[in-house]
Parts: sequence; structure tokens; C-alpha cells
Amino acid sequence: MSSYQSINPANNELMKSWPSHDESAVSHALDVADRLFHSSWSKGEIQPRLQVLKKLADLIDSRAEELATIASKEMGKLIGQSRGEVKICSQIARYYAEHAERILQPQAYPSELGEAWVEYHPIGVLVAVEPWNFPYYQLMRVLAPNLALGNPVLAKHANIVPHCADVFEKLVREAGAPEGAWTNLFISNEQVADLIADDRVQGVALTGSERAGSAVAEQAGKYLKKSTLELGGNDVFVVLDDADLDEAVRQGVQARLSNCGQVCTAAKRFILHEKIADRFISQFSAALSSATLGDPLDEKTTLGPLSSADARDRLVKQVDEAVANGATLVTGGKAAEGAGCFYQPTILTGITPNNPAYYQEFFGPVAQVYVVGDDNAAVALANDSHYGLGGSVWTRDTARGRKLASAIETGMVFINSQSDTSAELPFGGVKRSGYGRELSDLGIKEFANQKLVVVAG
Ligand SMILES: NC(=O)C1=CN([C@@H]2O[C@H](COP(=O)(O)OP(=O)(O)OC[C@H]3O[C@@H](n4cnc5c(N)ncnc54)[C@H](OP(=O)(O)O)[C@@H]3O)[C@@H](O)[C@H]2O)C=CC1
Ligand SMILES: CCCCCC(=O)O
Repeated sequence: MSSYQSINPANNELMKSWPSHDESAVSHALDVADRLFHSSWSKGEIQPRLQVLKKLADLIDSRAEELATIASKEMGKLIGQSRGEVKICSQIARYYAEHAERILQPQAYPSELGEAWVEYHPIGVLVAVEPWNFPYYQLMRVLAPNLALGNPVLAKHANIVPHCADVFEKLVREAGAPEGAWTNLFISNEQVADLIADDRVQGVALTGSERAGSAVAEQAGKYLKKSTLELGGNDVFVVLDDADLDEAVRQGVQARLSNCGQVCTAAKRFILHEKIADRFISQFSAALSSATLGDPLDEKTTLGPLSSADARDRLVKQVDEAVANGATLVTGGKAAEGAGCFYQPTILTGITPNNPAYYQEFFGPVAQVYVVGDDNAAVALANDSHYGLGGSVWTRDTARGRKLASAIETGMVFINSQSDTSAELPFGGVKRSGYGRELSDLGIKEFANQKLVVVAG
């Protein structure tokens, strides 16, 4: 029987292991979840479910430091950033506790056929497949709206964050959710596929790579199950000639180095107007290369390790290939010496369209920098991507920023701010960044039966 190991990427220490779930455990979990769906818990009054979310938010707040430490030790996120992630998780739980009943009110549709309205009902058991980079936030984005709506969830978390997966499930139960509302399963990709194929499973939400998204969506499609995909991104950070350069540099560094660059909406392609490019690159490079690499639990550390040795090795190979194909290394470009999965903050310029790096996402502290002559060139470059997740535009002229934001082909654009997320705002992308939206009123309806009722008149 395989096990799920919690390994600290800052020192490669094996901290704890969990056994995988066998077929009988998975079958039992599905039976319990499906029975819960057919019970008054899922189909009855919403308030008992919202009370659980309120209690969950309070529990998370009361145990914030413990939860943040678990995450930082297990996947390498700076402790301050893990605290931030824990905080937004309680915000999401509280948001749906306070707003789900209003959002799910029947919506009237004036019609010549008579009195018509749309009701919102749960559809059944869902599977959630989630990644390690925000080990609680990714789970909460699925749990909160679906617990409010009444869909039970079977969760398959990334195999390198079993402690986060386990403690999240325990928190949900401690908050008063019945068995089956949220079940963490340490299972294989094949077992996920079998769950998706089961008639009692009605949908699947995945956050992760294109590879995983494609495999899971193919299986969902084969069995006609609804899916949502939050995949990779190659988001632009467009700095125009009238931008507040100091603020753009400050936030550009944060947007590239936060979570060691392992954020799908991280700034990855820096598109600079030629008039400010040299100044930006000089300040940006100085700031990046002054990062303090170290233990994520040390408050002085400003750049932690990558999430695993595999992630580090993939990035080493990717940067070497970019340079071998003509990219210029402005700073960094190597794994850091010593134990742990550390990588130097890196800037690459001179990436031409025939360099494989041009269309690649660098899931680490590696910035691609491009220089353009005008706004049209910035938009053309931004849109020359297989991805379409997020992006940001920096300019003192808001009308100019709005114009670029509307022209950039992504699901989200921030003007004069790095990309961010909040419970009341939809999150998601287009093209190979996936489909569907999480959070906000859009997220809670993704797995709802939006049922039309008409009283003929
Ligand atoms: N949109 C987003 O927010 C995120 C996107 N990503 C993208 O993922 C890339 C790398 O992250 P990585 O960890 O490799 O992401 P993966 O896609 O490998 O993992 C994401 C989740 O999918 C699972 N998974 C992978 N393949 C399958 C499959 N065939 N069937 C069922 N489940 C599967 C993984 O399980 P297991 O861990 O056991 O392999 C994990 O739980 C990044 O480059 C980034 O582009 C990553 C994080 C967040
Ligand atoms: C706080 C930003 C969350 C980004 C979601 C992701 O990268 O998975």
C-alpha cells in the first residue's frame, strides 16, 4: 500500500506519512456522501449548512498559526504568506455563510408563458482534485460554496500535502459538518477516474496543470459530468511609460516571488514600455537578487524553497533550455547551493518566439522580460499565449488601463495592482487556463441545477 509523505522542502525531512485509501474505503466514502446528498442535510434548509461555515471560519481563525505552520513546513510557503492564505480561507467561509442564501434565492424570469423563475439546487456528489500551492485555499474554494449549496465533496489533494489535506477534513467535521460533506481521500489518479465514472458522482472541479486538467476533463466528458478547470497561466505584468515605476517594481517583485513564484496568477511575463524598460529592469533586478533565501518559518526569509525536488529540477531544466535557445540571463539562473529545493530569483530577456520558453509558464521565481514600443504591441504580445488566466496593467491613466484590460484575452485583469483574489470576486480563465469560475456568486452556481419553473398563466 503506497503512503502519502509530508516532506519539508526546506530541509528534505520526512515529517509524517499517511496510508492510501483502498477500494473499500473509497466505496464507503462514496456511499456515505451519496446518502448525505439524498438526505435533508443537502436538500433541506440552507441555514444549518451556513452555520457550519460560520463555525468553520471561527475555527480557522482560532487555529491560524498552527495551520499556517503546517502548510509552510509541508510545501515551503513563507510563514507570513501561509498566515495570509489561512486568513482568506476564513474569509471565503464567512462570505458564503453570509451571502449564499441571498445568492441562491429563486430568480424571477418575466415571461409570456406565465410566472417563471429559476431555482438553485445541489446536483450531487462532486470530486475535487486540488494542487499543493495553496493547500487550504484551493480546498476552501470548492468546499464553501458546495457545502452552502448542499453538494457533498470527495477530495483528492496533491500527494505532497497530506497533512494539510488531513487537517482540513478534520476542521470541517469539527465545525459540525456531517460525515460525507467533505471527505479527503489519499487515492491514485486511476481511483479518481473510477469515481468520476460512477453514476453517483455528478461533477469534478480541478485546479492544477494542463496535463491533469486534460486527463480529468476527458474522463468527465466521457461520462457526461460537469467540470471546472483552473489551470496554469502565463500572466502579463504590463508597465506603461506613465506608470508609477517604484510601485510597479515593488509589486512586480512580490508578484513574481510570492509563494516562490508558484502561483498560477503570478506575474510571469513582464511587458515594459521602451521608455521605462531600462530603469524598471535595473530596479527589478536589484530587488530580486537581494531576496533572502532560507527557512520559510524564519520571518527574515523573503524567498522560500520550491515545493519539491521535482519542481526545482523541472525549473532548472526549463531555464537552462531557455538560455540554450538564446535567452539572456540578467540575474540568477541556478538552483541555490545547499539542502532544500531552493532556486535563485531569475530574470530572462531576449526570449524570441522560436525559443520554447516564449510560450512556457515558469512556475518558480523566474521572470520573462519583454520590451515594447506602444500599447498595441503590449496587447499583441500579451495575447500571444496559449493561456488566459489573469494579468495586470500599470498606468496613471485609468482610461488607458481600462482599454488594455478589455483587450487582454484573460479571465481577470488588475489595473495598478498585482493579481489578487477575494471571496466576492470570480476567479478563472480562458484558453488553456481552463474554464468555469470559482468564488463569488458565479462559483456557487457552477455545480447547481439552475432549474426553471413556470406556472402557466
Ligand atoms: N490554476 C492553479 O491555481 C494552479 C495550477 N497549477 C499548474 O500545475 C503545474 C504544476 O503543478 P503540479 O503539482 O504538477 O500540478 P498537477 O496538475 O500535477 O497536480 C494538481 C492535482 O492534480 C492531480 N493530478 C495530476 N494528474 C492527474 C490525473 N491524471 N488524474 C487525476 N488527478 C491528477 C495531482 O495529484 P498528485 O499530486 O497526486 O499528482 C494534484 O492533486 C504548474 O505549472 C501550474 O501550471 C499548479 C497549482 C495551482
Ligand atoms: C492568492 C492567489 C491565488 C492563486 C490561485 C493559484 O495559483 O492556484
